[in-house]
Amino acid sequence: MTIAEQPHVAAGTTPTAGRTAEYDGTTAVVLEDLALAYGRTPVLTGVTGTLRAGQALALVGPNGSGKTTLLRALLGMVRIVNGTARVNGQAPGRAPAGSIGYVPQVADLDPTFPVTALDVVVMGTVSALGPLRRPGRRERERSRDALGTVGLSHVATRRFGELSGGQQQRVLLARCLASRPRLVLLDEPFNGLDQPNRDALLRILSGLKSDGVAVVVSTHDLILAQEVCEQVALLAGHQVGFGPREEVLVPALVEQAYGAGPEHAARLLGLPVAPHLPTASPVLSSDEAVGADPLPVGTA
Ligand SMILES: Nc1ncnc2c1ncn2[C@@H]1O[C@H](COP(=O)(O)OP(=O)(O)OP(=O)(O)O)[C@@H](O)[C@H]1O
Repeated sequence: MTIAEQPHVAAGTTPTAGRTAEYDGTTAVVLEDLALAYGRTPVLTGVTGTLRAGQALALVGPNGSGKTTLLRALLGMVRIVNGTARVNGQAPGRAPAGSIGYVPQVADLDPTFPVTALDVVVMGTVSALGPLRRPGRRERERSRDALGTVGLSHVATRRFGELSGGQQQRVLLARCLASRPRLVLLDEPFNGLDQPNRDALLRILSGLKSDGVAVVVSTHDLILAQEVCEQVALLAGHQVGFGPREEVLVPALVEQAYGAGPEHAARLLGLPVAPHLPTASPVLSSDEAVGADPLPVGTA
């Protein structure tokens, strides 16, 4: 399904048919009627929208809706079968090394590997160095800065595997920040985080945005999405909405994307759910009441 065929597309998402925006240095991601496939099977269609530098985009939708697929497509790891994508002004996969940071949903590092937190972060500087060059003082300096950004300077010399799960995730985020990317892609970064780590991550994301970094976050948490992201892409194998959060995270579109009823949609959005009123009993006249059969005991 293309965006034009969808009945409910948030305002501000009208595709600019046939036209690819010129890169002006302030636009991190531009998608136009994008369709993605694994092999021959399209799994996500009709995605059109823009993310500007210094803003965050939430990818939300039910399981299997295409959030991770879209993130991976921005890295050039998934086949584009229709439409176009520009990432920092380039086709996906063509961006200069280190200009895009990615933290996958499942840690790609064996925690039993005997390396310190700082060593892990330094790994993030390697791709931008080019072949045959090894990280030096400048890279270690940047890596210490990145650890500071995620509030973990004090664990620099601790073994990565000994850190808590939330700390490990923040170290992996620091690894992604060490190359000073202009676009950061995070797959379900809030999963399994306790409140302090969650708050810390929210602060880190705000700081990145203030520094002009663009952020794309996939999340199941629509309340968090509203808190941290100016833009939202609501997916369900196709685009249900893409635009400002207040236009996309609305009950009608959430119901549509999740195939949910109004109560479920309200809960997902953190809106008050109308209390269930007991079904009104028919009002009987006193004559009818007298003649009525008594309900058996225990009958609801
Ligand atoms: N490597 C793959 N090969 C074939 N199909 C895949 C592959 N990875 C994902 N898919 C399919 O693509 C669709 C979208 O998957 P994706 O992982 O992008 O969804 P998601 O929204 O991130 O889901 P979740 O919320 O469960 O993480 C699903 O139907 C999934 O089965």
